[in-house]
Amino acid sequence: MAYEHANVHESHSSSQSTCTSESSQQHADSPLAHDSAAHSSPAHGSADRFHHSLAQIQHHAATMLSRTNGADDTYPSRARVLSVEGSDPIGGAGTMADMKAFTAHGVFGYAAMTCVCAQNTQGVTDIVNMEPDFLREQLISVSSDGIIDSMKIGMLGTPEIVDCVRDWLVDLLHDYERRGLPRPWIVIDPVMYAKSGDSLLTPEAEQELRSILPLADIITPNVPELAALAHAGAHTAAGIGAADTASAPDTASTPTMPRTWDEAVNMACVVAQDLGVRVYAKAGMFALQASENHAADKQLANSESNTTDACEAESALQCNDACGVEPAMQCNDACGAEPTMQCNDARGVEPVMQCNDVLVEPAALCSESGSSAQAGSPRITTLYGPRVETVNVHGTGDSLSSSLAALRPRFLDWRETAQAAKDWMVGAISGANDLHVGKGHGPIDFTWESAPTSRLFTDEYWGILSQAAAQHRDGAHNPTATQSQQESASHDATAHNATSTLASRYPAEYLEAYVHALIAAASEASDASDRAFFIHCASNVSAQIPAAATGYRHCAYDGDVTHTGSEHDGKRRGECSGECRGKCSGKCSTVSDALRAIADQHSLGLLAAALLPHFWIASLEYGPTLADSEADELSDITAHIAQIANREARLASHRDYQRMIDTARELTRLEYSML
Ligand SMILES: Nc1ncnc2c1ncn2[C@@H]1O[C@H](COP(=O)(O)OP(=O)(O)O)[C@@H](O)[C@H]1O
Ligand SMILES: Cc1ncc(COP(=O)(O)OP(=O)(O)O)c(N)n1
Repeated sequence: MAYEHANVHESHSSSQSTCTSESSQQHADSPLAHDSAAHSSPAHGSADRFHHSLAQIQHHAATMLSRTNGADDTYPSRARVLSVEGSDPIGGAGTMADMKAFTAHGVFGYAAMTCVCAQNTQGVTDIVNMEPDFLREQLISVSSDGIIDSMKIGMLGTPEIVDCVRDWLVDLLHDYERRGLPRPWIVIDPVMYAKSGDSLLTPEAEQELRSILPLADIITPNVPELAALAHAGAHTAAGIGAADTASAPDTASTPTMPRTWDEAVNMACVVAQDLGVRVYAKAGMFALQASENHAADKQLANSESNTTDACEAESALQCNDACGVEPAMQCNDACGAEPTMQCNDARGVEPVMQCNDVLVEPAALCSESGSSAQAGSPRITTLYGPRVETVNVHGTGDSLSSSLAALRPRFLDWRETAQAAKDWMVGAISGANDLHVGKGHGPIDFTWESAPTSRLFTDEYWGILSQAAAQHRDGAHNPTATQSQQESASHDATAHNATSTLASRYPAEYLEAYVHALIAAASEASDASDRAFFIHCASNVSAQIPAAATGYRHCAYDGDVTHTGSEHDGKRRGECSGECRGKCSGKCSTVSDALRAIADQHSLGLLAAALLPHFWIASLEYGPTLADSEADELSDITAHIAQIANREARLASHRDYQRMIDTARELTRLEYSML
């Protein structure tokens, strides 16, 4: 549960804090203040250490209760969250990503668009920025009508657009304060570059962007953006661009990319202290480099080229993709001559397995800072998450920032929110490879957690089944097939005449396991006709058990030369005098165990997926040898279970659908291994 993130660890940076208690008091008095003042609980004693303290819970509840629309006092069923973003017609980033993430998190989404982009998974080809007046009109349309509980601000593009959004935001915060409304939570993604390497912010707008960032509760730079912010901060502090933020940036020097994740975290501390905002630093660039290096390594292994060639051939593109700025430098810094090793180095311990982000909170914004914080130091929380082996990460940054905005109302503080958003991202990125959208860096699966799949279960299963059937036939007729396969196949061909019954094909113990699974399916079914159907099947299979108990001998089928089961005591094939009749061999026990484990999960979908292979395979493989009535009954049962599996799959989340497919695949493999 999100309230107990055992993996949220904290440490404190040795960097000097720039936030004094005086400045935080000024923040607290202003509607432009951060959420430490506007959202956190009132001061209380040592119980502060427990960030789930009653005071915090009460404060949160009071805040949420005051978020009514003014027309009545009813608590809104969903938080209302605004996205200020540009578009992405391929649907993976920008406004489209935000809306999908909002819906996935169960909040109501508003959207004002800063620009319209011609982009896809391969890059950005054109951008039409909104006229600032028209953008303001959009923002006013939303904010004059609906309450905004939380917001995410993303691509701003030009200095004029930055100014427009900042001015509207300042007005909104004053207006909310005047009306006694709680300050909305504000997440700003300082979007500068797309993964394709395309720039999404004009150079002049980079300095201007800094003027809006202090209004945020949290900002979410990726590694190149962090480098740019740290660089610009250093130059602003030195006087460059400080007097006139719209003046041309210092082009003589360019941001230095961090070579390691630790360097990136240090940059995040500098930026957090400098701007006085929380920084959620995203590590995706290092993960993408590892995935691209992995893909390049695989390509290399296939082509048997030498490593130098591979690095040279792929590096410019990879590093452009991953970082955006100064590709040649980045390639040297981030990838180096031995990319995989370099990325290992960059990620620290077991880096390739993990893709951890960090949340850096300036001391003044840590509500319980008196407890464990070193005075003045920012608090660093590692947000753990596994690295997903994929290059399909278009829109990950957008989705992370919109998730933070959407999830914040549901959690008590930013640390919990950040870990929840991170956890959700891992699921969404894990589903990315299955989407098959676009030719470049594909988007993530926003609906991984809840939305049903749009595929027909039997379509995908038929592919699995026909492949297994073909492999089985190849194995049986292949001269290189194992001796046991051939013996098994030849026995099969001679031992069963046309019109034999199914009972002699299966051990009694195995049929018992199917009876158990069919009864379990009956008890999971909510539909009376499904219940009756499964009970009918169970009694049908059960009726075959006595015949199976005397007719089936597994030593003739499972291909083992020497049986070690107690009923054989090490006898060799041919020496068996029937001790094993009706008993399960190793493979059959695996099927029985699998069925029992699935029955224990109480899911009709999984049970249907587990039952289907047995009946469908029996129909395919034995149907022609059975009496017509038995063959007809078998295909009726198969069709009925297939219908139920399709219906359950339609209702299942993508994750549950995948579990059904995995279950059916495994049972198919096991069933064929027994034939
Ligand atoms: N391959 C990956 N495996 C796991 N998490 C990833 C991977 N790539 C990106 N992420 C996560 O996605 C989120 C967005 O990060 P990132 O891709 O760096 O942002 P951006 O899209 O702005 O460059 C972060 O939480 C990051 O850890
Ligand atoms: C309209 C728009 N806004 C932001 C981005 C950047 O998206 P991000 O999540 O950082 O991921 P990539 O697109 O870079 O993969 C964008 N592309 N478009």
